[in-house]
Amino acid sequence: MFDKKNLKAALRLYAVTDNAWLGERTLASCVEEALAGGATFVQLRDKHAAPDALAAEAAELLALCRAAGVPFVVNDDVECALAVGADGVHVGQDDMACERARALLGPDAIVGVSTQTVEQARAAEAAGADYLGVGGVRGTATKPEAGVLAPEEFRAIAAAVDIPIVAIGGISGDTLPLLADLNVDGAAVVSAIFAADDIAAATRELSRIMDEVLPR
Ligand SMILES: Cc1ncc(COP(=O)(O)OP(=O)(O)O)c(N)n1
Ligand SMILES: Cc1nc(C(=O)O)sc1CCOP(=O)(O)O
Ligand SMILES: [Mg+2]
Repeated sequence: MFDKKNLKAALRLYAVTDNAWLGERTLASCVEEALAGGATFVQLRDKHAAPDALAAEAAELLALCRAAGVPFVVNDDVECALAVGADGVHVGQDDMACERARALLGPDAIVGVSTQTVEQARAAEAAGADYLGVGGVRGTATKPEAGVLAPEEFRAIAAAVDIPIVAIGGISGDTLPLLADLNVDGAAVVSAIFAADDIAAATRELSRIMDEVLPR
């Protein structure tokens, strides 16, 4: 299990998987490339997999992340996270409640919660969330229905809680510099990593830009 005292640093470059961009590649090879390029956190996000297939993907990615010393969480599916022994889950406002996920997974697991408002952020922290996913930074074809927050909204959420925050939505090399003014701790990225032909190089470049935007 990942040691949560290192969580804030681990959220820096958070890779969220997307099978839409696999082409001839396997999910495992794509995640291996992201890890080689410097991804510091991995979330398995597969909204279409049947439970058995999701568990198989999760077991494979967990092994890769363990070998790299990087935390691994499952999107939405707490049962899957429990079954494979993942480091935790990421749940949104329409998913299993944070309290219930925490009760099922225990105190050592990572529970991340998506929030778009100060009220939701405070509620998630009180319910035992370890970090917040806040977005979007920009609109994104990966999740067209996701809203976009103003910089003041990010800053208000950051000021309202003591847990770390990862920004999400429309983050690429071009938009990553926007994070400098948002008071967040990291960037969660889907397409700018997994849609790349060279995932390792794309991740490395995001990591390089991140070092300029949010110096360690
Ligand atoms: C790090 C991170 N932040 C936000 C989300 C979005 O979660 P949610 O609102 O539950 O939407 P889906 O991802 O389930 O479509 C996330 N996955 N990761
Ligand atoms: C999964 C998800 N959640 C979002 C939110 O705003 O809560 S945006 C998003 C998708 C982010 O994809 P990309 O990095 O390709 O823009
Ligand atoms: Mg969800």
